[in-house]
Amino acid sequence: MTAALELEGLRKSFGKTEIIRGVDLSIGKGERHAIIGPNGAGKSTLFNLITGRFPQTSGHVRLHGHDLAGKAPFEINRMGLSRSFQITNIFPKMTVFENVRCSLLWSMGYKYSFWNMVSKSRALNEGAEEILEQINLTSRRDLPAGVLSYAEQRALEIGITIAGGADVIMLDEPTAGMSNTETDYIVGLIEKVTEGKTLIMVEHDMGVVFGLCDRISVLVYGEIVATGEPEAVRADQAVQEAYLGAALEAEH
Ligand SMILES: Nc1ncnc2c1ncn2[C@@H]1O[C@H](COP(=O)(O)OP(=O)(O)OP(=O)(O)O)[C@@H](O)[C@H]1O
Repeated sequence: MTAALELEGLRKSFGKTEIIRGVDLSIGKGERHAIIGPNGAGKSTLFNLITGRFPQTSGHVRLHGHDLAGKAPFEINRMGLSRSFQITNIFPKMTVFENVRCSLLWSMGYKYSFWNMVSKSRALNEGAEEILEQINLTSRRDLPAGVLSYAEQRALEIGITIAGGADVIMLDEPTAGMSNTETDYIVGLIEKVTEGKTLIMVEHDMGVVFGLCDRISVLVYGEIVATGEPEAVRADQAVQEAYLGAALEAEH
């Protein structure tokens, strides 16, 4: 079966510094996969290579078997891959509903100048309402997005990420800066909205990673030092030494 996402010999240098140093990884359809690793390991860079934000120095990224070389981020998005960012990426003055509708519109390939023409489109509105339901923000639909709580804004961002119907969802630190209660809330939401989809997430909270993901890859200094099911990764000696021991200790 073709993998949802496949990385082969992926490398990225900035100037003379090699940041991603030969990554091979295959993520299956419907898998929930976490990429963990210490600060500066190259996790965000890897995300940026996969989503077409940075061109790779060498190697391949394949989405459902199609090589993404030379594709712009919006083209990759239309091929079914959608990402969120570490920093919340919403339009604060637009309403919650408009934020979702706007991302739906974009994913359908309309230009923003057609906004008024299609604003009455029933399918579009119904689609946006459905997403608001899924992210539990129906009661907030007419508020400017900027007045939502931090956790609600992150939920909205997840809604925007899934709005186009992408089947590969990439989330960059979705629970960063959250309390335990907020984290539980967002994890439940991620579980719900990614049901049946492929999820790839960068996450520092080990509780989230071990609870949510089918497999984990540990990136250290631009290389994957281990990939496997949570318990195998947790027990891996190299991972303990390189990263996890310190991260788990830090949690206690
Ligand atoms: N555009 C760039 N130009 C030069 N160096 C960069 C660029 N982007 C990232 N780097 C460097 O690449 C390295 C990896 O950064 P990256 O942000 O990918 O790590 P990370 O694992 O996501 O870290 P964190 O967990 O802190 O977010 C860092 O040393 C960073 O300074």
